[in-house]
Amino acid sequence: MRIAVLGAGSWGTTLAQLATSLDHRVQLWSRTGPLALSAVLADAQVVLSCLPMRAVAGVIEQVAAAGLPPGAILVNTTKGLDATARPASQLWRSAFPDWPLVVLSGPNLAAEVRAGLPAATVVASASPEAARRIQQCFASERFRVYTSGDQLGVELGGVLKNVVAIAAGVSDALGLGANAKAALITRGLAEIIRVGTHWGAQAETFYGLSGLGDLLTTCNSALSRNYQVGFGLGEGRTLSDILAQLVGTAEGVNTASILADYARRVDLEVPITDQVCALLGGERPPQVALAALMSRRLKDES
Ligand SMILES: NC(=O)c1ccc[n+]([C@@H]2O[C@H](COP(=O)([O-])OP(=O)(O)OC[C@H]3O[C@@H](n4cnc5c(N)ncnc54)[C@H](O)[C@@H]3O)[C@@H](O)[C@H]2O)c1
Ligand SMILES: O=P(O)(O)OC[C@H](O)CO
Repeated sequence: MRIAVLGAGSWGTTLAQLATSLDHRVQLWSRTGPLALSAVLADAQVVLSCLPMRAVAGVIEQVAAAGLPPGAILVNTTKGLDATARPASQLWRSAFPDWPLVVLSGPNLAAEVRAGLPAATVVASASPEAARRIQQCFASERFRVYTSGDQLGVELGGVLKNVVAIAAGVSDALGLGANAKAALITRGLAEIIRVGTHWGAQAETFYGLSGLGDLLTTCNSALSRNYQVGFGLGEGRTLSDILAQLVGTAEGVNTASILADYARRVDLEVPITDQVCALLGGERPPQVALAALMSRRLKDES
C-alpha cells in the first residue's frame, strides 16, 4: 500500500516504521519536514493522521487545499476532543464526507510498539471493507489488529481514558495503594461508559481493547504522558512546570476541561473528571480532591 503519515511525533514515526517493515511505501509528513503535503498525498491509498488534537483542524484545511486522492482511506489515531467536544474523526468526516474513514485505537504505547514488543489494537469503521483493508495493512506477528463496527466507541475509549490516567498518576504519586487504584480504574471505566453511551457509542465496546485495554495500559505505565502529568501533580508540582518538561503530548489535559464543561451543561455526572480538572487548574491539592471523591453521596454501584 502507499501510505501517507501525517505527524512525525512519537506515534507517527512508530506507525511509519511499522508500515515500512511490512513493505508498504510510506511517506512521513510533518510541518517542518522536507516533503510538501501535496507530494505526500498525491497517490496515497491510506492517509494516517497521527496529529495531536490541537493540530487536526489546521492540517485538515491544508489537506483539503492540497487535494485528497479519491478513494484514499483516512485513518485517525488522534485521541483528543476539540473545543466543541468533537473527537478528531468527526472533523475528518465533516471535511471529507465521501472518503472511507477508519479509527485505529488501542493499548499502544509508542515506545513499546517501536521496541517490537507484542501489542494489539482495533480498527473501527462504518465501512467493514475499509476496516478489513487497514487490518491487513498493519497486522504483523507483533501487532495484532482486530476490527470493529463501533467507530465512535473505539475512538472515545482512547480519548476518555487519558483523563483517568492523569488521576491514576496522582494516586501512585500519593502512594494510595492497589485497592485505591483498582477503585479508580473501575469507577473511571463507569464514567467513560456513562459519557460514551450518552454520545451514542455501544457500552460493550468499552470493555474491549480500545476501552478497558487502553485504560489499563495508560493507568499503569510511566511511559504514558497522561500518567506522567498526574504523577507530577501528585508530587505537588504545578501544571506549567510539568508541561514544560514533558516530552510529547498529554491530550488528557485539554480533554478533562472540555469534558467537564460539556458534562456540566448536559447534567452528566463525571466526578473523576471534575477532580482532575480542579487539580489541573491548581484549585485544590490532591488530598482534597481525594477527600471530595471519597465523601460523595453513598449510592448503588450501577
Ligand atoms: N505516543 C503514543 O504512544 C500514542 C499512541 C496512540 C495514540 N497516540 C495519539 O496520537 C496523537 C499524537 O501523539 P504523539 O505521541 O505522536 O504526539 P507528539 O507530541 O509526539 O507529536 C506530535 C507531532 O505533531 C506535530 N504538530 C504539532 N502541532 C502541529 C501543527 N499545528 N501542524 C502540524 N503538525 C503539528 C509535532 O511537531 C509532532 O511532530 C495524540 O492524539 C496521541 O494521543 C499517541
Ligand atoms: O502517552 P499517552 O498517555 O498519550 O498514552 C499513549 C497511548 O494512548 C496509549 O495507548
